[in-house]
Amino acid sequence: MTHIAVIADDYTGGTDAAAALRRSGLRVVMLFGVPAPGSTLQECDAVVVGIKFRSIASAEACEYVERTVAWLRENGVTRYFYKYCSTFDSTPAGNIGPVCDLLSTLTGARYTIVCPATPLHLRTTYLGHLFVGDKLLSDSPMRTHPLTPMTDSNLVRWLSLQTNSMVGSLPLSVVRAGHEAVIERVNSLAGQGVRHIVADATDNSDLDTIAAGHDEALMTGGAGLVEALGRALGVSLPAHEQPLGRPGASDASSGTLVLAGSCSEATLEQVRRARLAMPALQLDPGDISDAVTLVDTAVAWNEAQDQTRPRLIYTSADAEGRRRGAIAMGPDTPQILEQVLARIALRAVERGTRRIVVAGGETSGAVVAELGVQQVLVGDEAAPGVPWCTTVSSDPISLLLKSGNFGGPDFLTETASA
Ligand SMILES: Nc1ncnc2c1ncn2[C@@H]1O[C@H](COP(=O)(O)OP(=O)(O)OP(=O)(O)O)[C@@H](O)[C@H]1O
Ligand SMILES: O=C(O)[C@@H](O)C(=O)CO
Repeated sequence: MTHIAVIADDYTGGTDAAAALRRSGLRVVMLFGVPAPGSTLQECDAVVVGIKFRSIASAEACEYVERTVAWLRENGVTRYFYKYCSTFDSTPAGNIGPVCDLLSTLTGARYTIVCPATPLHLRTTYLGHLFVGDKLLSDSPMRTHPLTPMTDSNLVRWLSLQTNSMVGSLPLSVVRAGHEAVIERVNSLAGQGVRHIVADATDNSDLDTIAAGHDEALMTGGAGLVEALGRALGVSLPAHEQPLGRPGASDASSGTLVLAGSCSEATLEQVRRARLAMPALQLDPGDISDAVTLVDTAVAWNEAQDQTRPRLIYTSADAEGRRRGAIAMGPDTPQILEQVLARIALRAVERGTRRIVVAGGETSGAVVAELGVQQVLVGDEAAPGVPWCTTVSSDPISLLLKSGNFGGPDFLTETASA
C-alpha cells in the first residue's frame, strides 16, 4: 500500500525527497513528469513524483498538479506532501502559494503546514524567517538566483504575495512545547481562517514534533519534513527486504559526462575544481549565442574526448558572466541553456554514454525530459540528498541529479570518477 505521495516541484527536489524517505527504510518509487493516464503505480510505501513546475506559469503548474493528484487518487493514494525547495525558491507570483491553495482544495485539508526547514542542508526557520546556514535567506547567494531571486526571508510575507489565503505562523516556542501544543495552535489558527501555517524548526526533533500524528491529508515543505514523516511511517511499517533494489552508481570506468547548469556558489566552486581534474568545456552564450551552434560545438568536443574518462561541459557562470551572456542571447537565456545541455545529454546517450551527473534542478529537469526518462530506482546517496538513480530499462543509465547548492567542493570531481 502506498502511504504517501510526494509531489516535488523539480527533479532534484524529488530525488532529495526520495533519499529522505529511503533513509527511513521505506520502499520508494520515483516518477518523472505527470504520470500517464491509465499507467499503474508499482507496489511501494511512498511514491515521489518529480515535476518541473517550480519556474513555469502558475496556471500550468496547477494543471500539472491537478492531473497528478487525479492519477495518484486512482492509484489509491490519500495522503500528499508538496515538496518545494528548502530555500523556498519562488517569485511573488508563485508557484508555492497557488499550488498550496490548489492542493488544500483538492485534499480538503483544513490548513497546510509550510515548512522548508531542512537541518541536514543547513536550512532552518525561526519566527517565520528562513536561514541558510548562519545567514538570512535574503543575505545568502539565493538573492541573485537566475530564476527565483529570494530577496525576502520572511516567509509569511513572501507567501502572502502568492496567495489570497490567510498565512499565519507556528513559532518555535509552540513547537518546543510539544505535539499537543502544536495541534492546539494550528486548530486555533485554522479556526481564525488561516489556511497556510509557516512552521518554525531548527532541528530534526522539531520536524518530528510537527509531523507526529499529523492527520491532515496534506503537508508541505522541504526534505527535512519529508524525512520526519518517513521516520514516523517507518516505525509503523513492517521491515522490508528492499524488493525494489538498492542500486548505487554504475562503474565509473564506463566514463562519466558531467553537465553543469547551476550557477549557485556551491556549483561554481565544484566546477572550478572539476576543471582542474578532467577535460572541461565552458559554453558561454557571450561567445556563441546560437543554441544550435553551442550544441554542435559541445557534441564535437565531447566525441573527441576519451569516452572512458570523466569530462565536464558547463554553462554555469557568475552574475557578471550571466549578464554578458544575456546581452547576446536574450532574456530566455536560462531556458535556452537548459535545452542546450539537455540536447548534449541526448546526443551523448545516443553515442553510448551511460553515466551522467547533472548539476542544477531545472537543468536536471530538462535533461531527464530530453532523455525521456519516466521512472527510476533510487539508490545510495553520493552526498546528503543526492542519490544515484538508475533508469528502469533493459539498458539502464545511471543518473546523479544534483541540486545546485548540494555537495561539497569536490563533489563533481569525486562522483565523476568514483
Ligand atoms: N551562463 C548562464 N547565463 C544565464 N543563465 C544560466 C547560465 N548558465 C545556466 N543558466 C541557467 O540558470 C538556471 C539554473 O537553475 P538550476 O535549477 O539548473 O540550478 P540551481 O537553481 O542552482 O539548482 P536547484 O534548483 O537544484 O537549486 C538554469 O535555468 C540554467 O539554464
Ligand atoms: O530542498 C532543496 O534544497 C532541494 O531538494 C531542491 O529542491 C533544490 O532544487
